[in-house]
Amino acid sequence: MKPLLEISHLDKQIGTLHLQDISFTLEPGYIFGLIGRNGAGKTSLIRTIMNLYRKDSGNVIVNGCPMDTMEREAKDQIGFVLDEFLFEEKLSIAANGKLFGATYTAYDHELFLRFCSRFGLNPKQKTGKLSKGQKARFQLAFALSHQAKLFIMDEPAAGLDPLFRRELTGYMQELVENGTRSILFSTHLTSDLDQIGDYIALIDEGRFCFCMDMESLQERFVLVKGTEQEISALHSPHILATVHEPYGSTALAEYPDESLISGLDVSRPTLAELLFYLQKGRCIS
Ligand SMILES: Nc1ncnc2c1ncn2[C@@H]1O[C@H](COP(=O)(O)OP(=O)(O)OP(=O)(O)O)[C@@H](O)[C@H]1O
Repeated sequence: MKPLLEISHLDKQIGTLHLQDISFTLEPGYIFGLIGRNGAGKTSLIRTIMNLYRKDSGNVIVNGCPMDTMEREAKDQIGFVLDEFLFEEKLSIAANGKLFGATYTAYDHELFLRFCSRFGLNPKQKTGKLSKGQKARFQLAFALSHQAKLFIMDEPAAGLDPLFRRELTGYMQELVENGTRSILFSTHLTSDLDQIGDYIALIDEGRFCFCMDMESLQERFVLVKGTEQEISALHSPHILATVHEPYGSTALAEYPDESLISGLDVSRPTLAELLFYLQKGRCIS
């Protein structure tokens, strides 16, 4: 099956940030999560993929359409929810739908209004007066109204109340369910990603530390718990970090040999734990 997104050797210098040699592909039917600390380059990468920042080198291809030579066709297939509000704040929700909808081949205004109603939005309200969460809902309604194949979302759940946040993860799963659409999204909410992510990339200082499917990630890293003595005795290049706390010690190990960890308490880290221990081990800044 043709990938919905193909990124190869993407490079971009933005101020002091250098997005460096970013490559990945996203097939239809999957959710790809992008994580990383504040300032790691998530928003910059998303903006570069969408050609809001012009890349220095590399390629972005959306459902077979190269961003360089078929930008309109490529953007036609992208539904976005961004941190920065790109719509006309002086106009109403409905007027924004019509205005920006005209730039998409398959925009359906009736469908947009139905989504607005489903998300509790009044189409007559000016977008400039919307709260952060309402702006996210508006963008989502619009993204869902022009038959986009690839959904790109920059921290879509930031500023959303817990109820709608839960609904949002439900919509995201619904979107990819029939195997024809995909989602690339950035988030700090690793628990959401633990639940719905199929692929995950960790970005740090503009580079991918890893980019892999969730299953491989779970095979790659383990947490090993024991007494301070037991954990201190683990000398191996497979040990990425050790943390000693009053109530016990923990090591993060990568592809550990069975012999190294036998007899110890071994578990799979959550994403939050993985980030914590990678940082402790100075694998990420
Ligand atoms: N327009 C710009 N001009 C100059 N530097 C920029 C610009 N945009 C981004 N940067 C640089 O890129 C860095 C990364 O910013 P970016 O917004 O991509 O991070 P992020 O991972 O999305 O962070 P956060 O989680 O806080 O949203 C910034 O710290 C800044 O140095």
